[in-house]
Amino acid sequence: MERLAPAKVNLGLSVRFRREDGYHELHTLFAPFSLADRLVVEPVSAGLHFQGPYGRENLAYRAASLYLEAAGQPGGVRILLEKRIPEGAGLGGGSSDAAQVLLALQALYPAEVDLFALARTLGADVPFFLLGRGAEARGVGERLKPLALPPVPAVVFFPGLRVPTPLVYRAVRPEDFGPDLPVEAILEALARGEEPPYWNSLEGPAFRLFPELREVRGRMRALGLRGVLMSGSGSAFFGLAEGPDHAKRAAEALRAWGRAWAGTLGGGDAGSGPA
Ligand SMILES: C[C@](O)(CO)[C@H](O)COP(=O)(O)OP(=O)(O)OC[C@H]1O[C@@H](n2ccc(N)nc2=O)[C@H](O)[C@@H]1O
Ligand SMILES: Nc1ncnc2c1ncn2[C@@H]1O[C@H](COP(=O)(O)OP(=O)(O)OP(=O)(O)O)[C@@H](O)[C@H]1O
Repeated sequence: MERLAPAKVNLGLSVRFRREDGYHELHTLFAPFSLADRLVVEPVSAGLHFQGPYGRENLAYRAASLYLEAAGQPGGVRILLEKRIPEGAGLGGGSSDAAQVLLALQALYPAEVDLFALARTLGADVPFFLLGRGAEARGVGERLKPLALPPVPAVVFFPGLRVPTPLVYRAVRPEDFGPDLPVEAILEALARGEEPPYWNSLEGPAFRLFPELREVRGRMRALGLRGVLMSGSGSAFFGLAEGPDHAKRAAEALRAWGRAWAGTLGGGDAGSGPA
């Protein structure tokens, strides 16, 4: 069984406050983006055979191990993971891989297993990737409300700096906290091709840690991209294009500074599922 594990971007991310458990309470809009990792998941008689980076530390491996244990070891599995989404980019690649492994194993070995509970233990972004569509999220990202997002041509740019998520959260200060995002106004602006009134509270801490990231927005805006924002904890940024051709031209120009992808965010065809 072949499956695609799409990247995500955060169409706005507001850190509301710091919780007692050290995590940060968020209000964010998740959108799938058409850049995707490729997975092959096949049943075998026994054992967990994994081919891909990070070995047993890989979130995809850990997801498989958790599911098989929760399902009572119904059989074995062979997983092949081809990475295309850069790591440490704020694009949720590892989380998406993990979600696709959970979905694939549930299809291969159906069992009374709470996938959302397993997903939450793997990472804050994993539950979203089980949904396979846009979502409004609260909590640490596990309280999800599906969202109808228009398909928007967009560019994702990765300047090549790998940012560990915990480092950015540790650098958050109270002045970075924000109110709830204006969800309706953001959706209307997206549908009209206007600049959405969103922000990312993690830009402040990420820019303090890595000042070179301050230059990225200007570069992307100069190419005519709108609504340019850092995704998650960075260092990838995304920007909205006027159409697929504009997205391709802008991505091409951005490749002078890093990696860039033209694609679609939101919509129905950027979601997860069999390839
Ligand atoms: C930046 C985002 O990608 C936005 O969608 C997520 O908030 C991060 O999701 P993730 O990478 O799945 O995060 P996890 O692997 O669960 O957490 C990594 C670390 O980030 C910090 N963390 C994460 C999420 C959150 N809401 N508050 C936090 O303070 C915690 O120190 C945690 O130990
Ligand atoms: N399948 C995987 N793909 C990518 N990274 C993985 C995977 N499994 C474990 N990791 C570890 O997680 C780190 C980054 O994870 P990921 O690709 O989710 O990026 P991210 O920037 O943390 O995304 P986000 O902040 O949006 O969750 C890697 O550096 C690696 O150590």
